[in-house]
Amino acid sequence: MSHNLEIDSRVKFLQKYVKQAKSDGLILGISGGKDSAVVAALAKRAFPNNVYGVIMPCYSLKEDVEHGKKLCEALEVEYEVVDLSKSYDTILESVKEPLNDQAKSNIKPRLRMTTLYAIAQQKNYLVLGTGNRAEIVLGYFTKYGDGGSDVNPISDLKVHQVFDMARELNIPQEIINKPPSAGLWEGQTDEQELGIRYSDVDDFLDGKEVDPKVREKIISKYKATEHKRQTFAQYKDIGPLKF
Ligand SMILES: Nc1ncnc2c1ncn2[C@@H]1O[C@H](COP(=O)(O)OP(=O)(O)OC[C@H]2O[C@@H]([n+]3cccc(C(=O)O)c3)[C@H](O)[C@@H]2O)[C@@H](O)[C@H]1O
Ligand SMILES: Nc1ncnc2c1ncn2[C@@H]1O[C@H](COP(=O)(O)OP(=O)(O)OP(=O)(O)O)[C@@H](O)[C@H]1O
Ligand SMILES: [Mg+2]
Repeated sequence: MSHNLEIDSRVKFLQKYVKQAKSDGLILGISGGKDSAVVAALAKRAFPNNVYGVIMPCYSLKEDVEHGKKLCEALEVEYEVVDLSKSYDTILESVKEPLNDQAKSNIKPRLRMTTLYAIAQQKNYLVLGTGNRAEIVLGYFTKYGDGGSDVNPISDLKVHQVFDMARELNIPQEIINKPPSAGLWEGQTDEQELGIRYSDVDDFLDGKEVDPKVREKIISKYKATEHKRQTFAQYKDIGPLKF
């Protein structure tokens, strides 16, 4: 493997950013997926005693919760489990308007964001974002849900680079083996919902040739989601997309 993933400078970036913010550490949602696993491992290197993981099932797969626990135990990251199913139900019951499936499912990441910011403020920690470059370019995240964070050390990484980093950081194999999923409904996978393969997005971002229809799809999602890319601290500013 000959990739320079700049692990040490990402760790330093987090240390510097937290210090500048006069904060005491970092908190993140642990989903049992690869992005939060990699970010947790970087945060643990940056702050061995001041990283807090929150596993927040909301009618989620038991397996994902188990993977989240396994990750925190392997990394020796302190964590708690906050079940958001009741809060989710309360919102659905309290809103007069019947909500469509998309509206319902986006409540889950927003409840996670609310929970993280509450604990973060109590602890004087900053909230970590976990979006990778492909997700950010496609706008494949919930606005003010998982998109709401203070500092993100992997926003410049393409999906294959996140997988490389996961291997480099010894993330448990069962987490690496799972197809990327937002986990908002049973059987959801990113590639299926998007109708685009991450390998094509990575190729596109590398300036390689991709099927013209796929290219159009990527550009169209990028344009339609411009509003979601609010500023957050980034290791490298990914700048405007050139095409
Ligand atoms: N032009 C515009 N200017 C300003 N604001 C605009 C807008 N168009 C929509 N909006 C606002 O944005 C809202 C729609 O955006 P949003 O609420 O994000 O909702 P939306 O983009 O419809 O859904 C989020 C997508 O991200 C996926 N996701 C979510 C969470 C995690 C992950 C993951 O990978 O783990 C993926 C999820 O599966 C879904 O496909 C609208 O309801 C409206 O309020
Ligand atoms: N059940 C959950 N508990 C806690 N945090 C969650 C949960 N589901 C999602 N999140 C948070 O939302 C982020 C966005 O989800 P996303 O699916 O993009 O990342 P991932 O699950 O870490 O990796 P992958 O893309 O491979 O599934 C996660 O990284 C995590 O911080
Ligand atoms: Mg996931």
